[in-house]
Amino acid sequence: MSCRYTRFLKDFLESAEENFMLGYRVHYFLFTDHPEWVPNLILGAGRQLTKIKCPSSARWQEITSRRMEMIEKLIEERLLNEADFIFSLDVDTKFYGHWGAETLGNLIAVLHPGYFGSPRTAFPYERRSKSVAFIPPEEGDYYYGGAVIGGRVSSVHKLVKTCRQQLDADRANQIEAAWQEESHLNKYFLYNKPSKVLSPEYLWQDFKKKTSNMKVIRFSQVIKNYNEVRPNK
Ligand SMILES: CC(=O)N[C@H]1[C@@H](OP(=O)(O)OP(=O)(O)OC[C@H]2O[C@@H](n3ccc(=O)[nH]c3=O)[C@H](O)[C@@H]2O)O[C@H](CO)[C@H](O)[C@@H]1O
Ligand SMILES: [Mn+2]
Repeated sequence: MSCRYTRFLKDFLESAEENFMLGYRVHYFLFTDHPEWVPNLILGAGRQLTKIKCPSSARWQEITSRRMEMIEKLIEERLLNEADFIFSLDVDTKFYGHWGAETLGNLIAVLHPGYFGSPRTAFPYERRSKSVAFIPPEEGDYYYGGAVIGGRVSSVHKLVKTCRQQLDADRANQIEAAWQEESHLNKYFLYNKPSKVLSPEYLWQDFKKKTSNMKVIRFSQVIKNYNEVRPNK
């Protein structure tokens, strides 16, 4: 997370403390270029937070993409021995409802709230064959959101490592996929099917009106002014 995204942290953490994995041991790892800006919160019993300093970047595309290698490293250095499950979550978000053990599984994806119910031809997959994230028009199951990735630590390790390698290959070829790491994630899920697909209850967007088939919104992207929070267009 870059400095101007720290404004989202307080609501994210406070709402996670009320809704996310209550009754389990939870260790938050926060990647930030400004650890000193992370608010001090008192966490519930069995819950802890570790800040990890990461480099700043002048491009938001780079900041969001680099999460794959940061998670890869974190898993290799610590989590393989420390944790059973991991979730990677966007920080510009808020929990509004219960998120518990029903979300656990080997490999977890979530339907992107903007594209569920849309035909495959409308999915914003990478369509240029020069990118490793390329998906041909007749392929693809769903369009998954990049804001939530989860599962068993070893399965997520395989995912983030593969996506990091794909991002490196694209970088060497001077191509950036349409939706950065989200495009590579969608490519990964084409060949490595998630064992559980969460509904958009688990990844909504505050600006979207709740649709009648949505019983409860549990986690949602808050409204943000892109020009204000991102370092570039
Ligand atoms: C609903 C959903 O799945 N949204 C995806 C989407 O839009 P979003 O508009 O949600 O992207 P975003 O701006 O939230 O960026 C993703 C994350 O990267 C970090 N960040 C990003 C920019 C920046 O200047 N500083 C910073 O710290 C931050 O942790 C943020 O939560 O596209 C992104 C990739 O393009 C990610 O795949 C998001 O998960
Ligand atoms: Mn986001």
